[in-house]
Amino acid sequence: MRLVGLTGGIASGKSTISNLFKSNGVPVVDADIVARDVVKKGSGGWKKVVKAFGNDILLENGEIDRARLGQIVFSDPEKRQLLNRILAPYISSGIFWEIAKLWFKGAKVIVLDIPLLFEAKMDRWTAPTIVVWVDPETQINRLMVRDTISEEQARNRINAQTPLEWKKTKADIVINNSGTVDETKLQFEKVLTQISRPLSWKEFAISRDGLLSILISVTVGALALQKNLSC
Ligand SMILES: CC(C)(COP(=O)(O)OP(=O)(O)OC[C@H]1O[C@@H](n2cnc3c(N)ncnc32)[C@H](O)[C@@H]1O)[C@@H](O)C(=O)NCCC(=O)NCCS
Ligand SMILES: Nc1ncnc2c1ncn2[C@@H]1O[C@H](COP(=O)(O)OP(=O)(O)OP(=O)(O)O)[C@@H](O)[C@H]1O
Repeated sequence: MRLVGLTGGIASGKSTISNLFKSNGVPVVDADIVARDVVKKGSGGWKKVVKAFGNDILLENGEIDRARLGQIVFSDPEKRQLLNRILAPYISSGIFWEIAKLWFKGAKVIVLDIPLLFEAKMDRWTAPTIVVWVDPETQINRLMVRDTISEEQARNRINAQTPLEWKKTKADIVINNSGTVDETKLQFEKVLTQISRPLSWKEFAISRDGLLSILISVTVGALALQKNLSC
């Protein structure tokens, strides 16, 4: 099994690339979706977040007001660290179970779309790691338009993240998403070819089919040995 890392900055285009992977049949684990699931009303994550941030961050229906919590944590590093500390174990185990489900289905290549891939040191498990890069001006503009937020709010969110330039230096593959969607798609096609190459022996060994092959070989070998010894 090959775990491909996909990361970048806020609004750099990770979802755009992960949608391209999905439409080409490559399964994607989306950490933002996992992060939403683990704070659903009544869950363990929800209880801890409400305990730490108070009832003010709740909507009338009891769900977390994400816009409100976002305003708090993206303008205060200590509160952001607190939220990260609370949610990190829930998000990691959520990601693990998503990978496990895909492994059982026999997936050979899985893309992990994780905004905090490097920060959480999950890049240890991914090869190659793709960084979706965008130039700073385009990033601010796209973020303001998509989330209908002010320039100041957009800057707060971007400054709350590890610099995209640093992430770029850690990448095996960089997709420059500053141009048109068609220009990005051209780069994506090359990346798709690269990640779809045959699995190495190591990657095959940790896939479901690889593990089954090993188990069958060992069982057949043991039976053959037993038969020879008993003759
Ligand atoms: C603060 C929250 C409530 C804001 O919710 P909102 O719906 O507005 O944004 P959403 O979850 O869609 O995230 C949008 C983007 O913000 C960035 N982002 C989210 N959390 C963080 C964080 N803790 N640090 C830096 N950037 C972050 C990512 O680029 C992400 O793709 C939410 O992002 C959250 O719960 N964050 C903490 C969980 C987390 O670490 N998520 C990232 C998964 S690795
Ligand atoms: N090449 C492009 N040209 C024009 N618009 C784009 C391009 N790529 C992405 N966008 C737009 O920019 C915005 C951000 O892209 P996207 O949602 O894919 O980023 P993201 O990295 O997943 O964001 P987040 O970190 O918030 O989850 C979206 O509104 C998307 O439609």
